[in-house]
Amino acid sequence: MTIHIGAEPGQIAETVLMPGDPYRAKWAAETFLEGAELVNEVRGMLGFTGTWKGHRVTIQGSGMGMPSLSIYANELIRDYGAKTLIRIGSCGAMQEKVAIRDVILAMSATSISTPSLSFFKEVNFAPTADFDLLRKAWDAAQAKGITTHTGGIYSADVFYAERPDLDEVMERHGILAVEMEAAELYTLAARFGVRALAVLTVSDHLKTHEALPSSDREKSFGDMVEIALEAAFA
Ligand SMILES: Nc1nc2c(nc(Br)n2[C@@H]2O[C@H](CO)[C@@H](O)[C@H]2O)c(=O)[nH]1
Repeated sequence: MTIHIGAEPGQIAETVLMPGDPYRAKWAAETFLEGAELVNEVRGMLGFTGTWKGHRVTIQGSGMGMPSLSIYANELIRDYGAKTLIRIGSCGAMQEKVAIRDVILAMSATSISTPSLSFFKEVNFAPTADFDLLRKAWDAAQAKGITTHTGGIYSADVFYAERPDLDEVMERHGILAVEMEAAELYTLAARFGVRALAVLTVSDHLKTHEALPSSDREKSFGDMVEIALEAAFA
């Protein structure tokens, strides 16, 4: 076990799906995995390991924000040997062409700061998804007939933003959506030589102010889990 994950050695699979919400980890494990067992409940950040079509998979909550995700991703990679980490989450759309329920595959993740900022000093690192995972996720989403956008997203530090000028700059440069975790996940994947991808469903829209009804959230979240699993094992 580590400081923040109570799993025993070997209880975490090499492939890890990371929703922000631990209760979504529970739902996804119960819905998609065979033989799912609870392997972490430290601080209520639930993690489960089971199999999907014979492949071992762990679904571990990351919490909200890059500092939280950074703790779990570091320990999953460094202490448990995770090799593929796929964030399955939701985001706020920043472009008119992106609609509620669409899926976004984050090719890159821009940020103002990340937990790695002090590490890089003057280097302006470009956090980027693993191309093979991205390509396979795209294929899986197309096969499901889901409207999918691939491009840059913005990983923010705050949900209640006070900088509308930032949104304008991001939108002007084609940023598709905002969330709060992917940039650090991609940075850690590059640092430790593992694969990472963020598959996001659009649950709110910063331009139209629409929001995904809670009744629809489960269906769209399920599509994301399937896209992530197919990308990981295709
Ligand atoms: N900053 C930000 N985060 C968002 C937004 N919409 C969503 Br869903 N999120 C994500 O949802 C959580 C906040 O509700 C965070 O973990 C973010 O990744 C948004 O409009 N802004």
